[in-house]
Amino acid sequence: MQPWEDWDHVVKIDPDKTLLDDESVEDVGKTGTDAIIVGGTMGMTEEKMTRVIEACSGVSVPVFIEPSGTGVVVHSDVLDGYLIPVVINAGDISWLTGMHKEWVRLDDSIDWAHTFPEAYIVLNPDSSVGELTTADCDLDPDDVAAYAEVAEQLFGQPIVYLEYSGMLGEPSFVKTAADALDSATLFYGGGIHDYNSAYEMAQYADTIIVGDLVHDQGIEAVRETVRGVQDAK
Ligand SMILES: CC(C)=CCC/C(C)=C/CC/C(C)=C/CC/C(C)=C/COP(=O)(O)OP(=O)(O)O
Ligand SMILES: O=P(O)(O)OC[C@@H](O)CO
Ligand SMILES: [Mg+2]
Repeated sequence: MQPWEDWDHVVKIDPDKTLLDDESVEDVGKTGTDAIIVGGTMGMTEEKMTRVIEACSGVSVPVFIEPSGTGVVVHSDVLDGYLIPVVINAGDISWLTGMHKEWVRLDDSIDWAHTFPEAYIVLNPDSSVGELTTADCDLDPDDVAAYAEVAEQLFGQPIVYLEYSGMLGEPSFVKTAADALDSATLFYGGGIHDYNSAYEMAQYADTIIVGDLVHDQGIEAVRETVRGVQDAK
């Protein structure tokens, strides 16, 4: 069994953002979430990544890094593994293989046994990740389902990630993508901000990713989303 297969809820911590003043990553790990992912699109540096990963040393749930590029792949004993995005609806092929080729060329410490790809389908054109990768977000549910199936069946991806970063997506898109998958795990992320939004998306997605909320509202708000996810499961 792969680690993410029993994750219902994950918090993504952006090293370019801060937690609330009186909250720590250890507190985030105690919200009932199943794992912490460290990553973001804009303003990533090796130094910021390292700072957050080191702060995770006492965290009780698994900690994974999700690098946004070659220069920010930190190797640390604190990490349980590496989640490497491939953006299957990117406008530029470098987000599919080019950056990955460069990373493998330059990094001679890759721990392949703990390194896993995630097939991103980026659906918010105005998000940093949408702009950066010039993703084709003009998709209807059938397109999204077909991309999900291509990712799983043709490219052998173990994780398909519907990424609405910064906005709440369309539940019907999530349901159609879920129906198209056989055994790949469906991650949903974007705009989860309370019990109801978490409950709604967790009816269809296997794993709900909560990002900005932990930085903007803190751990009590995150706990509400954990409750929503748990009630939907
Ligand atoms: C080759 C290596 C090591 C990595 C691949 C790098 C790739 C393909 C990255 C493309 C997608 C990407 C930038 C993923 C980062 C994770 C992510 C989507 C974070 C969410 O970012 P946003 O929420 O859009 O950005 P901000 O919150 O930083 O504005
Ligand atoms: O920040 P939010 O909108 O919660 O999105 C979470 C995550 O999918 C971002 O990669
Ligand atoms: Mg974000």
